[in-house]
Formats: sequence, structure tokens, C-alpha cells
Amino acid sequence: MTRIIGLISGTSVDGIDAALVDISGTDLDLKVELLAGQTYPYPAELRDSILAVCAGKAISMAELAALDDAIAFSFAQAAQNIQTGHQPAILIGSHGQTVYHRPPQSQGIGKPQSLGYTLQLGRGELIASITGITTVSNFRVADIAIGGHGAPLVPRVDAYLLSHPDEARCIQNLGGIGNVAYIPPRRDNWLEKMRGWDTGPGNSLLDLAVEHLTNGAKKYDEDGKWAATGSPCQSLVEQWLQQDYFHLPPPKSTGRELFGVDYLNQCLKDAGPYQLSPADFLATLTELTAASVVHSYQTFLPQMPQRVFLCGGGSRNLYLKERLQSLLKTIPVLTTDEVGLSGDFKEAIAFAVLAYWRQLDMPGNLPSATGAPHEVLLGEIHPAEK
Ligand SMILES: Nc1ncnc2c1ncn2[C@@H]1O[C@H](COP(=O)(O)OP(=O)(O)OP(=O)(O)O)[C@@H](O)[C@H]1O
Ligand SMILES: CC(=O)N[C@H]1[C@@H]2OC[C@@H](O2)[C@@H](O)[C@@H]1O[C@H](C)C(=O)O
Repeated sequence: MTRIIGLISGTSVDGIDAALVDISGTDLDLKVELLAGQTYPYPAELRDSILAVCAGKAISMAELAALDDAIAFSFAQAAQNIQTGHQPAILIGSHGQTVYHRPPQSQGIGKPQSLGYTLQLGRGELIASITGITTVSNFRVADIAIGGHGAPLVPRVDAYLLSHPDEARCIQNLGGIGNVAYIPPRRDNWLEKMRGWDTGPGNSLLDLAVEHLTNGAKKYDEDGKWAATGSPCQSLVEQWLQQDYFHLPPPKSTGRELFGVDYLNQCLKDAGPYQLSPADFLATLTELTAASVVHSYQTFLPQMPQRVFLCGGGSRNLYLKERLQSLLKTIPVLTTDEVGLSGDFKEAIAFAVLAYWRQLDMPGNLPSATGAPHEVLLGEIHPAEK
């Protein structure tokens, strides 16, 4: 049994998710016990700076260094807080904060036309130094260096924690960005038959729209209550579904660079002639989110899953969940919590597992999800000083 802390702040930039876990086994016998999970919100000023950089604001190298410091300090503090009252962890897996992601141009698995680039701030060496705990960080760059997208990385962890002997499953994360892990029944060479990709917007457009419609008073639509009072405009959904990203075959990844402020502004412009109420506009964005997920399953999966398990903050948006269920018809839509894995902390747990695999010299990427030509060790190890 190894005690590990997993840390991530995702594309919603709402705060640092920290998970304290005990891990045993390695792959099919992998077991994770969540001892504590907590989200530590960023100080408002830090969040605003991160969002501005994500939206393309130019900053100086000095500002970049200060941002990296601030994020690393916040991550280190989250690690210290999460283990209060517990036996200390011996390892930290820290994803950091993505501030830029450029997917590679590719023509399928192992066929990159141009390399991707990704930048996560909150350097691991500083987290190791502050906490005194060996820290693995910078997980995405090794996959990108061999031509992969460096994302999504969670599918390999999903495979070992959520596969089923007889059932094809989709694990659908609805964070700022949505991503899916398709897990076929656990037979023959099931791992090679897995698929994974970023489906497009999760909550990013919805959150930006709520902020816009309330002049910043609200950051998200709690439980999807506001959107649920509106009706989606189908013609707009059809129009928006024509967007290139939704038709790009996997492997594929994306971020706030595409589904961010400029994208929302274009949606607002497109919606102008329809004179939608705020609730109708939110319902229409929700429908786009749900339809883009289901459309991608219908288009790119070898077969539809037997059950879909949601995770990430969007799984709490009951209207979005209802729309997914309606579009998926008879395929039950559940949450990963219903099969014993916290949907709120699954990503943080995954980075604890990825750090654990890195220490064991086990690969962390799933080439069919990232598009890399082969498996590779993920993450850089920063040993704590003795
Ligand atoms: N009760 C709720 N009702 C509706 N939406 C919610 C609720 N709780 C959380 N959310 C949504 O979930 C978002 C946060 O989700 P999550 O923390 O999974 O994203 P993330 O990890 O930052 O993103 P990613 O997975 O893309 O990296 C919030 O910004 C909000 O939009
Ligand atoms: C570059 C980056 O940070 N990508 C995130 C983002 O947030 C969701 C989706 O886009 C996913 O591909 C990825 O995160 C999760 C943790 C992953 O790698 O599986």
C-alpha cells in the first residue's frame, strides 16, 4: 500500500482538487482508496490571472515566473492541507494548471504532421521542496514529444478502475472540457480496443455564458436550474454542430484556446437573430454540449456503450444529465460514484495513480487515446531532499 497525493486544477480553473489515496496493485489488480478529497479554491486574483492567460493575454517572462510561483505555492499548500490528520503521503502526483494547449496536427495514431505543445504551470520541484515529498509533475510532455496529444491521460486509469468483464462502458468527464474513455468488455486485447478523446465543451461555454449573462455575479448555473427553464434552439444546435472539431476523427484534444471566450462571443452573435431569452440561450449551449458528446459516440465508437458513467462538475448539472439521457435513449446514464469512484476527485486520483506508475517505471499513456505511436513513461520525478 502506497499513500499518495494527487493534485490538479482543470480547465474550469475553479480551484485545486486534492486527493489523498492509498494505492495497491498495479493494473488489473489496481486498487485505490480515497482517504480525503477536497477542492481548494484559488484566491480570486490568481484565478483571474490564470483565466486571462488562458484567454490569450500576453504577459512578460517575469509575470510568467510569478504566476508559476503562485500556482506551485497553492498546490504545495493544498498537498499539506489534504494530509492534515492523516499519516503523511510518500509521493505527490501534480498535474499543475494548464495555461496553453496546442494539439498536434495528425492523421491518426502515430502519424503526426506537426508536434503539439502543452504548458502546465506550478513546477513540481518547488512543490517537492516546500512539502518535503517527492513530486512527479509535467505528465503530458513525454507523450507530446513522440507525436501524441498528451491528452486525455485519465483513460488508462479509467481502464483499470472502471472496466467490466462483460459490459462496454463510456466514462464521460464533464469538466471545463469534456472527454471520454470508451472501455470495451474486459476480454481478449480489450486495452488495445479502448478509445479516448476530448469531446469538446463540458462546462466552459456554459460557465462563460452565465458569467456574461449575470455581469459576473454568477460563475455557473447551479444544477442547471436556469437552463432547465429554457428551450434549446435546434437550428442553432445544428449549425454549431457543423464546427470542424466535432467532425475531426480521434485521437483529438482541445482546450479553452478553442472553446473559450471568443467561441462564446461567436455563439452570442449567431444567437442574435433568434432573440433567445437568457434561459433559452443556456439551454441551447447545454444541448450543444450534450449533442456533441452523443454525436461523437455515434460517429467514432466501434459500438455504442451499454452504460455511460459521468464524472466531473458537469455531472451535477441535472439538466445537462437529463439531455444526455434523452439523446442516449435506452443507454443508462449514471455517475462514477454509483460504481464507487468519486466523480469529483477522479482526475486528482488519476494523477496520484500516474505518479505511482511513474515510480514503478510503468507507462501512463494509452496510445489509442493520445495518438502517440507507443506507450511511454509519463512525468518528471523531483525527489524530496532528505
Ligand atoms: N452543482 C452544479 N451544477 C452545475 N454545474 C456544476 C455544479 N458543480 C460544478 N459544476 C460545474 O463543474 C465545473 C467544474 O468541473 P470540474 O472541476 O470537473 O472541471 P475541471 O476539472 O476544472 O475541468 P477539466 O476536467 O476540463 O480539466 C464548474 O465550473 C461548473 O460549471
Ligand atoms: C491539456 C489539458 O490540460 N487537457 C485536459 C482538459 O480537461 C479535460 C480534457 O481537456 C482532458 O483531455 C485533459 O485533462 C484530463 C485530466 C486528462 O488528461 O485526461
